[in-house]
Amino acid sequence: MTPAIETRGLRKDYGRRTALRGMDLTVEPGCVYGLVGPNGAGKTTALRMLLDIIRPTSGEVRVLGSVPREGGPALRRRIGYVPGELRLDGRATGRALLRHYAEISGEVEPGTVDSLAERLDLDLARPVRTLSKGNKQKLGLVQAFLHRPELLVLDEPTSGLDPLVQREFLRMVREARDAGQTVLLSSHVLSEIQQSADRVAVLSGGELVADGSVSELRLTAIRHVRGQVPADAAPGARAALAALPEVREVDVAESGRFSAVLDGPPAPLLTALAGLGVLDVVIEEPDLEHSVLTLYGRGTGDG
Ligand SMILES: Nc1ncnc2c1ncn2[C@@H]1O[C@H](COP(=O)(O)OP(=O)(O)OP(=O)(O)O)[C@@H](O)[C@H]1O
Repeated sequence: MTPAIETRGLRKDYGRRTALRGMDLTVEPGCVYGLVGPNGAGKTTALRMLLDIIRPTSGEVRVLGSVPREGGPALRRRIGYVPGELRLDGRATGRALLRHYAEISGEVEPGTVDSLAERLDLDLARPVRTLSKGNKQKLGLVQAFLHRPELLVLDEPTSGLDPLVQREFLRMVREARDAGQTVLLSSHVLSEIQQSADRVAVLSGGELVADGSVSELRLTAIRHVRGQVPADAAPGARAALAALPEVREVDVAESGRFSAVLDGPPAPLLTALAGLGVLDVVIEEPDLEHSVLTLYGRGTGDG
């Protein structure tokens, strides 16, 4: 089967700065593929080359079997795209704008616009320029999903959306996959990748440093922990936490406030904290930037 996306040695230089250093990526049709990485890793650069918004410095890229530069409007119609920085302005209402997109895209089933807008809680009657950032983002999502494209390329699609809308959006992504569409989703938020992606590639400093399933990559293994033990238990907490091999960067204040990094299962830490009479504990969602740096030891593309 022809891959939905295939890149070989894809490279992009902006003057003397290299944003992407030779990316080899294969996305099979009918899956949700997550592209994760810290800010500046090169995600937006990679996605823009798929859409022929920018051209590679070197390397090869094929999207739905075609070279983006040669595919023209016919290829573009088979793709739904949400850009990272969506700029929407003007007096036109959301509905008018979507009508315009629908004319360009070709076939749109009747009722699709209204049902997508309803799912995302988007008011189509308002002029685009009066919409909040989150509502503009919703309009961008509706525009991408509208014509049920074979391939959805979504650059940080949930930025600015509230949690309920995010959840509905992730449902739309899974439905698209179930209907046979392919989705490439970039994000620096692990939880949304975890909830939707079948496979993930990690981009760091312009290079693909790993790919696999979310759990295989251990991206979710590293978490920040913070909390409070009674002040008189602080010295004991320092010793007990430092003795646990899966707990690092332990910091316990005299007040009993503590923070640490957990790289492994939480049970030994929770047992130790319970023994210290812990008053409060929060285990936070893994921080992608920290996880990538810890696991792969590379910086971001910036600097
Ligand atoms: N037009 C440009 N001119 C010069 N440098 C650029 C340009 N666009 C991006 N870069 C640089 O290329 C690198 C990769 O940027 P890119 O936007 O692709 O990263 P990203 O992973 O999408 O990050 P973010 O999540 O912050 O958008 C960064 O160092 C960025 O500063």
